[in-house]
Amino acid sequence: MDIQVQNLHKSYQNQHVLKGINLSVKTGEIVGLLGPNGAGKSTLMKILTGFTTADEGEVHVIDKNINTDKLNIQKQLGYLPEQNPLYDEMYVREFLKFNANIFKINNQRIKEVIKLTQLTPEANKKIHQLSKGYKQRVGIAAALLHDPKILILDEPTTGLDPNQLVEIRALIKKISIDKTIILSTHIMQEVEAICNRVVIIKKGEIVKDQSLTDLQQSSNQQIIDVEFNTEIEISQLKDLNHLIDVKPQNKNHYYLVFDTIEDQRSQVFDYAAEHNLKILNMTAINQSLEDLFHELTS
Ligand SMILES: Nc1ncnc2c1ncn2[C@@H]1O[C@H](COP(=O)(O)OP(=O)(O)OP(=O)(O)O)[C@@H](O)[C@H]1O
Repeated sequence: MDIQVQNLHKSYQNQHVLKGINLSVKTGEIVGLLGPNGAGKSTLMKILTGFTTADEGEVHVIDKNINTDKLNIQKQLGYLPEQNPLYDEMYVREFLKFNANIFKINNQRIKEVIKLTQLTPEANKKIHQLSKGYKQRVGIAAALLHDPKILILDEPTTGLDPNQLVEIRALIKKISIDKTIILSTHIMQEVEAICNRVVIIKKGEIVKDQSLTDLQQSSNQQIIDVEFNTEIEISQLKDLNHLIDVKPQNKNHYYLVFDTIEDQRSQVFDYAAEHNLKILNMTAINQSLEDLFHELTS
């Protein structure tokens, strides 16, 4: 296990920000930490990276305790904080060299990282001359210099235009091949584009922790809200394709839940005709990952 968090609590003054977080991240996982503003994502990331301490609970990164082995952990961990801390007056290459000195990294590695993050055309510019997307690349490059096993990226795409967003997502995907990554975001599409696991955090608590595939399967549902002219036997509905649940609302009124987002109304219509039922009302409701996120966090 690369990251193991047990019963983590953190308060700022009298605000209880993290309320008993438990999280285990395996090698190679790309975890999307998703939550609305103020949910506690950055605080959790700062604790994982040793930039702040928890009040209660345990954090182990690559089997080392963050409280007693912070420096060794930081050698294997790259961190892009939410406020990407760049020195505007430095040249890109100069800034990366400055960071490389901390870990005694040679020039060859700096060149490799500049190439990997596609910074070559901008490497001789001052940081303040760069676009937001390129500044983000510099932050990611700095986090990658010492070739860490784990990357913690706090909102790496916030504030980027749609093209930069696509480029940074592609870059994260590319560097994720041999890394364990936790990235935070407010955007479900971001998680769908990059991650293989979703952890949703709300008011300092984890309200969902699932693989992306499982979550997509469970959320890609269609609910047919149907009212017949008479009460029916629920067992009669068993032949409907893709039907996974029936939720009676009242006597003649049912929610039929299908594990697909293909429109199922014609199937229900045919079923009604075959069984001499009349449909008084029918509406299809699709549930997406986005809906699920709203449901869980609002
Ligand atoms: N240093 C601090 N001192 C006091 N309160 C803080 C501090 N850092 C964070 N908080 C508060 O803790 C709560 C959680 O903040 P945090 O930045 O962890 O949330 P977040 O999920 O990352 O939010 P966002 O998506 O807006 O960045 C917020 O209410 C915030 O105001």
